[in-house]
Amino acid sequence: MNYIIKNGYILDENNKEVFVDIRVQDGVIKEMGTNLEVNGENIYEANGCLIAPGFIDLHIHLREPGGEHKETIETGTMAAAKGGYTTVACMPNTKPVPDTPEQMEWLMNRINESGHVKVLPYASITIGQLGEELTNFSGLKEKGAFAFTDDGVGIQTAGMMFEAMKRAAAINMAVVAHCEDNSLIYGGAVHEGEFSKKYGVPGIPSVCESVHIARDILLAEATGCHYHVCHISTKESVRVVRDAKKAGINVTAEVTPHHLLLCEDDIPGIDTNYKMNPPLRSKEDRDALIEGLLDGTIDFIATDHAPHTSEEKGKGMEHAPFGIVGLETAFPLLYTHFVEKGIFTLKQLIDWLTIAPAKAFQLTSGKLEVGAAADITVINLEQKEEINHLEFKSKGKNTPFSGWNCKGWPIATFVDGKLKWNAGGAQ
Ligand SMILES: NC(=O)N[C@@H](CC(=O)O)C(=O)O
Ligand SMILES: [Zn+2]
Ligand SMILES: [Zn+2]
Repeated sequence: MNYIIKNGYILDENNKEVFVDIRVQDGVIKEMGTNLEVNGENIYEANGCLIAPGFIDLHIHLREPGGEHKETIETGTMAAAKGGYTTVACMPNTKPVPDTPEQMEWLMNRINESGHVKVLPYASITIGQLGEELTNFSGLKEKGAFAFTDDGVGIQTAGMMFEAMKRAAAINMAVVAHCEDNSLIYGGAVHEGEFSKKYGVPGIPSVCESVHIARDILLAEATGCHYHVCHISTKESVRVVRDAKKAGINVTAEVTPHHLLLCEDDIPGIDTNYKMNPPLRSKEDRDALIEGLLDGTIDFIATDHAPHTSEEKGKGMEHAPFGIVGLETAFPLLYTHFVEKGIFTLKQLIDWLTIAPAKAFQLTSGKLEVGAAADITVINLEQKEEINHLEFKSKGKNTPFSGWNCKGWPIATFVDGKLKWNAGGAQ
């Protein structure tokens, strides 16, 4: 089906509104201009809303195979479409892990069968994410692996990471790292700081993350590998990434909406919707993340959408799994708390959700231009709504943001020119 998206505006390089119609034909953007003539296309009436490139989230958990009670490719990508995302990259901490070309082929087939948006699957760095034996990198790449990561656990030895980076660099693939040194976790469930002291919950110190990043940056320098830091959370981590970039090392980093929005002071008490890995850290850490994003040390925003059932999350602060969902709340939360307050411009926020992740990983998506795939998100910046976890398309309802009032909601999402989410209204 072909569309003309009418009466919406895009943002130009200077954060200025430019009203354009967009002609979408055979999955690509065919024409952009004013008052486009309708030649039998369906009209999508954008009613003065913002038209942005489809969002890209390079860190989500879809749980399939093996965790279908938490999420499936179908439900997770529906949540993505609702949140304005047209491309997501799914983590390999599933059962089984995509650690062989056969498993990757199976996963690709499932994605093609049931994904509502584009899904880029990560392959694991080590067999079973056990940290003992490297996977077949070139075989996995051949079957469609997007990059390599053992997200959920850190790579414990420098030797394993060194070998992984050498192999990845040789085939021009990235190593994407969950940075956590097991000898520094101390059974922690939250950040080691004010909250852990007050409530007597075991804490994870900042060095648990930052020592891995420092180590890996030196390994990236030695191998030339593209090294990407997942969910960066501490001020020391930001500093070492900043220094590495200055030194010309090929490192990129992502930050989650929750680490930008919350710190340990915001945890209201024993509530597992505030338990995630890495944990919410101190206010100074949070400020350093915002500064790092603004000065380019941190490249883009990724949600780390990590669905769990309420039963699992009901096991108490020490035993509940780490993680919160994020796909359906990222844009309204960031728009309301950073753009409306003048901390980020709208252009910056959109870029960190689109062109910036695309650039970091050499994807062709992330921009609106003639000839590009018609991955498009329409956003009503005036719409005000309370976040209600019960309305999520995701199976995961685990969020600390339920009840928050937000402005700026994605209302339609086109993937390759197909309308995959439509909040209703004129069309
Ligand atoms: N972030 C989390 O708290 N949890 C993730 C794992 C991960 O991203 O490390 C999960 O798989 O649940
Ligand atoms: Zn992780
Ligand atoms: Zn993750």
